[in-house]
Amino acid sequence: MTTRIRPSSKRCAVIGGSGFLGRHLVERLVEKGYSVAVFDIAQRYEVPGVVFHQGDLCDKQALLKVFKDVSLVFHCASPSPACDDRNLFWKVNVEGTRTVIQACQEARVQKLVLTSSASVVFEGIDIKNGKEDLPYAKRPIDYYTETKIQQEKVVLEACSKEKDFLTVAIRPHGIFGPRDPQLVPILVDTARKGKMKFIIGDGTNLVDFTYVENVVHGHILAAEHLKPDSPLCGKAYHITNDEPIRFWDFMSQVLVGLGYEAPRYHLPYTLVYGIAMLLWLITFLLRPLVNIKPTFTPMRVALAGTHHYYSCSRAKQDMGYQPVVRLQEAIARTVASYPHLKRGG
Ligand SMILES: NC(=O)C1=CN([C@@H]2O[C@H](COP(=O)(O)OP(=O)(O)OC[C@H]3O[C@@H](n4cnc5c(N)ncnc54)[C@H](OP(=O)(O)O)[C@@H]3O)[C@@H](O)[C@H]2O)C=CC1
Ligand SMILES: CC(C)=CCC[C@@H](C)[C@H]1CC[C@H]2C3=C(CC[C@]12C)[C@@]1(C)CCC(=O)C[C@@H]1CC3
Repeated sequence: MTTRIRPSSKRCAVIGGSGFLGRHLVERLVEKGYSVAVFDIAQRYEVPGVVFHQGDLCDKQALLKVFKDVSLVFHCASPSPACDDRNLFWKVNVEGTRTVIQACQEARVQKLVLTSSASVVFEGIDIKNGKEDLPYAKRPIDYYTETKIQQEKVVLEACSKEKDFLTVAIRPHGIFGPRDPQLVPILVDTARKGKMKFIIGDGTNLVDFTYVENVVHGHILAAEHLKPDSPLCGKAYHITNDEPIRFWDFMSQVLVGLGYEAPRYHLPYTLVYGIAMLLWLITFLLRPLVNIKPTFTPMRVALAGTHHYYSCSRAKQDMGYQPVVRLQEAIARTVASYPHLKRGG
């Protein structure tokens, strides 16, 4: 009989470790003394002591090689929401995540921490201080959200104390910070095209924007508190900055910080949402001929024009979560990290 010696609880793998969140997570884990392996479709940086494995998470054999001496896996890989490719989302987020679970179980990994999304409950209708017991969106607005729902279900259902395999899902919202390839770059690109003049709706809608270091902190706390007798097993946790802000105030602060004008003129929400739906339909019909990616998608308009902020009291209670960087400091650090996106820069 062969006895398998348990790998140290500080040996972990980060799937998606080359991405925005993944890289911040890797850097923090290294600072905290973890031994880290990165698994990603691309390698984009180097960190002393971190081993990179390039591969597709749909490939179980490739995962098994990485998981050999690992007790903890963070799964924060996903195709970008902007690609709007339904087949790719299903293949990676749903089928690929099933493969990750199988590989974890075969390699006797003990813990899996999934990066889910608070948007799994968002249908384009106001959410104020939403708790984790809200039902999943019955009519998700886009393919990305549809597959993030299935992904979270698959991971949470796999949690089994009998199999010595514990899972937890972290649901961040509106992650921002240095090196984010989405939020600030999209905003600046829109401003440079002269399209950031308008506020959708009355501009009072409150939203969570979460600094990346707080999201990382939530992931590591979850991993460290995930034990057979803890309440975290098989549960989802909102991780936010716990400081909801008006969507348009946040946008304006970032824009003004980078030297652009804040939006001023109001447009009715339903009108813009209707136009975004029409645009989406046209681009969908034209897709066999030409692949256009509109700036104004129904999901983006819904995010810009409704309330969507979430309670993280469950994370506070079960894992002692508190944001480590406050919102104003986070915005200042983020603005300072994009000198190349400054007006005239
Ligand atoms: N950013 C946000 O505001 C939010 C993000 N999330 C979730 O957080 C996670 C991380 O997001 P974020 O850091 O912003 O995203 P990124 O796109 O920056 O990072 C994801 C990484 O996963 C890689 N990847 C994609 N497909 C595969 C694959 N098949 N096999 C291996 N690696 C793959 C990507 O490579 P490539 O770039 O080449 O595709 C990328 O390096 C995602 O699960 C996302 O759904 C949740 C809520 C909010
Ligand atoms: C809170 C949250 C979940 C944010 C997610 C990040 C992105 C979805 C946003 C970052 C920049 C935003 C943005 C718009 C929509 C939402 C974002 C892409 C607009 C396209 C909304 C319509 C406009 O008037 C222009 C905006 C540019 C920036």
